Amino acid sequence: MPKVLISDKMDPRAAAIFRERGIEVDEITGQTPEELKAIIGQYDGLAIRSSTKVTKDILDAATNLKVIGRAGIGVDNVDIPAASAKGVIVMNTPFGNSITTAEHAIALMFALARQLPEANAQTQQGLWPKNGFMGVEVTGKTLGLIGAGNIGSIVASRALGLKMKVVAFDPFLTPERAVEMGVEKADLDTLLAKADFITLHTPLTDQTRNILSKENLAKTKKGVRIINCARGGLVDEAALKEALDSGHVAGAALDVFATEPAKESPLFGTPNFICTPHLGASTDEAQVNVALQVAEQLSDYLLDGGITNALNVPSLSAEEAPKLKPYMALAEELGSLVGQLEGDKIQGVSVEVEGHAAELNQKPITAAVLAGLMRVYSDTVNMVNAPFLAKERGLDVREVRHDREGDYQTLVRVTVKTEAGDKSVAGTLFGNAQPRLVELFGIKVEADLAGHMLYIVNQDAPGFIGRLGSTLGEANVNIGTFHLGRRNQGGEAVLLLSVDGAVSEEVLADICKLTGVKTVKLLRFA
Ligand SMILES: NC(=O)C1=CN([C@@H]2O[C@H](COP(=O)(O)OP(=O)(O)OC[C@H]3O[C@@H](n4cnc5c(N)ncnc54)[C@H](O)[C@@H]3O)[C@@H](O)[C@H]2O)C=CC1
Ligand SMILES: O=C(O)C(=O)COP(=O)(O)O
Repeated sequence: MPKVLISDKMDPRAAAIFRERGIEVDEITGQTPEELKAIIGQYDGLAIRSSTKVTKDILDAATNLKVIGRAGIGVDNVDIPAASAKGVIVMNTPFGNSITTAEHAIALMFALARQLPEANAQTQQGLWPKNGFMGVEVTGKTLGLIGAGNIGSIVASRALGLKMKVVAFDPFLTPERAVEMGVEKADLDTLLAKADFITLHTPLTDQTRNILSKENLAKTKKGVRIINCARGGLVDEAALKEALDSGHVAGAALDVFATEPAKESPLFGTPNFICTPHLGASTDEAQVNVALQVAEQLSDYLLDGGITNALNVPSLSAEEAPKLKPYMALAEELGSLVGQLEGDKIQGVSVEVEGHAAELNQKPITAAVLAGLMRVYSDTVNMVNAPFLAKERGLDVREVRHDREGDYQTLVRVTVKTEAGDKSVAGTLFGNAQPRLVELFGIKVEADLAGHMLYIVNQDAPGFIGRLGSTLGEANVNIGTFHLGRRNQGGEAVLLLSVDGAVSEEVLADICKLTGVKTVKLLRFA
């Protein structure tokens, strides 16, 4: 039974779903990295929010981990390259908390416009400060939207409803989408110059880090109000403090900080500064949404191989997964076969599908070929990290989908490019389920690839099979199945024999000495 750890505070419905679906679940929150490291090895899945930091160090200790599910959007607390290298899938729930976070940005905008937190505090102190809080209207004002993705576009629609004008800066926003959203697409400088309020909704990347730097803050309109409900690090906090102190920025509201938890900050206590402790996603509705989604996604993957909202592998729906499963087994066997036969000589790989296979999502098939192929180098390769490892090794990977009718109802062909030319193997599914090799380096040969197998290339000649049988018999090697193919009579022949165990180097050397033998190799399949 798979086992999942929930390591951040999550709606109890997440644990309930895991249990309902037959997954063992532990909920242990607030652990130090050392504590998490000590127990993570027991788990197949990890469900987190933003508090758990999944570093390379944690991943190195996560010897059974297959999938990380982020109940939320931002995954900057997960070392995704390290997870990918270890073959661990990283998923998020990209929409579950977007409305809630957009509403928090709007709430902070109003809180800034009317100085609500300070007015509330002073009123409750008995000061009745009726003349101390002159606010501004948002109607007719310009909202500068930095980042017009899921949350940004919800903020825009709410702001338009409030009769604001919205100017958006997002390099990936198309003019058509801007029209559809009812916003004016602008470059950053134009936005900075025009906006009365600026709200940030981008991930933290090398391009967005410090996007509101000291220099850019200086380009804003005097009296601008700034809201950040996206990620700490988008705004230069020291420069913001100066701009608030000088009065250039009339107010700022941060839900997120460069260092979290933010227990101290030069901004604390600054007039017209408001903050919340990363509450953007904290509503009942959003937390139920993300908890349900993350639990279903992790369960689908751990139980059926379905992949939804993964950030480091192509998606694979729970409906597709069972159809693709036998193909992925076939693809992995073909990859393993060429990997074991050609190994280091491989410079590129082409994966072709035809017949029924051409109707399926090809990415997982290609990933499975690469997993089989790369397993020659490491036991820990799987279809998640195989494409990364293949890239690291500089393998040129191509995918081809044929519409043509072939000899088989369904076929997967793997061709590897080597200095000696292209070499190709192909396989089909019998009864839509059973992988079967049908072609090996241009020779038609039908074989199940399983267990220990002997691969022999020889010159087709009478008596060879008898001599081979005697050599193996004398060495007490039992033959399970025997598959033979040849280019033409008297030409090159290929033999694939399944044997009941490993064959010693001495026996392989004896086979090599038989007349006509060109190549002998012991292969191992799952
Ligand atoms: N405070 C909180 O509790 C929460 C914060 N968030 C954060 O909100 C942010 C936005 O989330 P979504 O809208 O769902 O993401 P999204 O991926 O839908 O949108 C992000 C947008 O940023 C744009 N972008 C990327 N690089 C940019 C650049 N250099 N300049 C301008 N725009 C750029 C992208 O094109 C995209 O349209 C994320 O960082 C997420 O982690 C999300 C949920 C809750
Ligand atoms: O979804 C996100 O990106 C968030 O920042 C929400 O964070 P949280 O799950 O509330 O710790």
